[in-house]
Amino acid sequence: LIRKFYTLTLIRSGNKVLLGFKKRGFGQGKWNAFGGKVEKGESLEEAAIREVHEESGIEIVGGVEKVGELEFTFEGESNLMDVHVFAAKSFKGEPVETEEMRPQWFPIEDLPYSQMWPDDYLWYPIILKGGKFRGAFHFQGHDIILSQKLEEVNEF
Ligand SMILES: CN1CCN(c2cc(NC3CC3)nc(N)n2)CC1
Repeated sequence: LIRKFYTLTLIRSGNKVLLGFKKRGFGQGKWNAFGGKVEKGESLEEAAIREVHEESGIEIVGGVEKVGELEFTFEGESNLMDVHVFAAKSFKGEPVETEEMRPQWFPIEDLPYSQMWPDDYLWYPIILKGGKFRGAFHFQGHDIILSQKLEEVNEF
């Protein structure tokens, strides 16, 4: 298995969460938080902040906090996606549509889970209540979870 690192960053303002509709590439057609690959020489936090700005125009000012770690494997495929999940401490600016993403604020009680990755409804609630988690999901294609582990953790 070839481990590749990614970031995913949640931006919350009061009772709303900022998601982006992925217009192309991996996860096209799904609503997701902002993220991408980690480039050589950058830290996970730097990568998270860069991806949020590239995909949404939002500038993270107060840094990001690590809230989760997710490992994804896919039946018959050799890649392991190691996704480091962050929450923005504070941010500035209005989200703008980019080539990658169309941003929209969603009330926490109304997240579009049916149009998000199938794992999301399992771990978003943990973040939204202020918790931290570690999970591993083994997928068949992009829609079916064959097996999963998910635990809350006290610290990273
Ligand atoms: C750069 N991206 C960030 C987001 N990411 C994923 C993956 C995911 N499930 C995995 C079955 C695909 N679930 C969420 N919510 N995000 C993949 C890599």
